[in-house]
Amino acid sequence: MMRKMPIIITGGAQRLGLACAKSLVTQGYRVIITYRRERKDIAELEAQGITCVQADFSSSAGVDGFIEKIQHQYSALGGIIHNASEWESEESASDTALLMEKMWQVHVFAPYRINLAFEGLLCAGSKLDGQADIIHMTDYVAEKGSDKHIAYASSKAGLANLTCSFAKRFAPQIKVNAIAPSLLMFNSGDDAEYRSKALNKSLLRKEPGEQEGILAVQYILGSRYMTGRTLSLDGGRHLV
Ligand SMILES: NC(=O)C1=CN([C@@H]2O[C@H](COP(=O)(O)OP(=O)(O)OC[C@H]3O[C@@H](n4cnc5c(N)ncnc54)[C@H](OP(=O)(O)O)[C@@H]3O)[C@@H](O)[C@H]2O)C=CC1
Ligand SMILES: Nc1nc2c(c(=O)[nH]1)N=C([C@H](O)[C@@H](O)CO)CN2
Repeated sequence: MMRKMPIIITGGAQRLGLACAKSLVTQGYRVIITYRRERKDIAELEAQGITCVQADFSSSAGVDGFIEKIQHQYSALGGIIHNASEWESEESASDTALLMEKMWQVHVFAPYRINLAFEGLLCAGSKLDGQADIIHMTDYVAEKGSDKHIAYASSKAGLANLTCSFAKRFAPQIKVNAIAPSLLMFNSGDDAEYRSKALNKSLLRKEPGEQEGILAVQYILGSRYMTGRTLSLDGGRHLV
């Protein structure tokens, strides 16, 4: 059954979040994205029917400001996809204490505060649409760790754990699930050596692109009976 209540995608102005937003709008969903830095194509996204809300989750005030904006404008939500994320390594950080804080702020504190704040809006959406969804975009390394992205991996593990807790707290009105990709799409600065090494980490040795993430989101939104679970999009990496 098509969801009539709006679905929020955080960090939805580029890459996976944007691809999901465009796909859901094309399917007839009402979509709200958050974006952090100003972009020239925001007007174009609005013209395509995507509601764009500026939000920076790097501070508690930024998270609270976003919550207030949404609570003021909407009386019900069909879902929220916590996609906003920074992928930073210890090597790139001048201060690893600040890095850990930053990773936990965007990947755990923000989803935690937003989920608690939007419970009523999501329950109202569930009454109108028959169900509502929270999806956490985690990462393969939440389970396996990462020697180069320690703080990032730990915060994604925290987000993965929120999936279990909120699934228990919000059932049966709201489903809460996670999607854990390993490699979906490279970044423009990834050189040939890095790309080759990353591709060889999985059995299928491919860069699947945003479509793999879109399919996972579609499955979860269409499911009537999955909650507290994680869809792993990792090309068989766990068997290498
Ligand atoms: N790409 C991949 O191969 C993989 C992705 N994932 C996960 O999938 C999701 C999507 O990945 P991808 O599309 O590459 O993500 P990106 O790295 O492109 O980041 C998505 C967006 O998050 C926003 N963001 C970052 N920090 C904040 C913040 N503090 N407040 C508000 N917005 C913020 C960024 O905004 P701005 O541009 O303004 O800085 C950016 O546009 C992420 O959660 C990622 O961890 C997991 C494994 C593999
Ligand atoms: N927020 C982000 N998280 C992650 C990204 C990214 O670009 N942004 N990329 C990865 C890599 O694909 C990695 O999984 C393999 O190179 C992980 N997380």
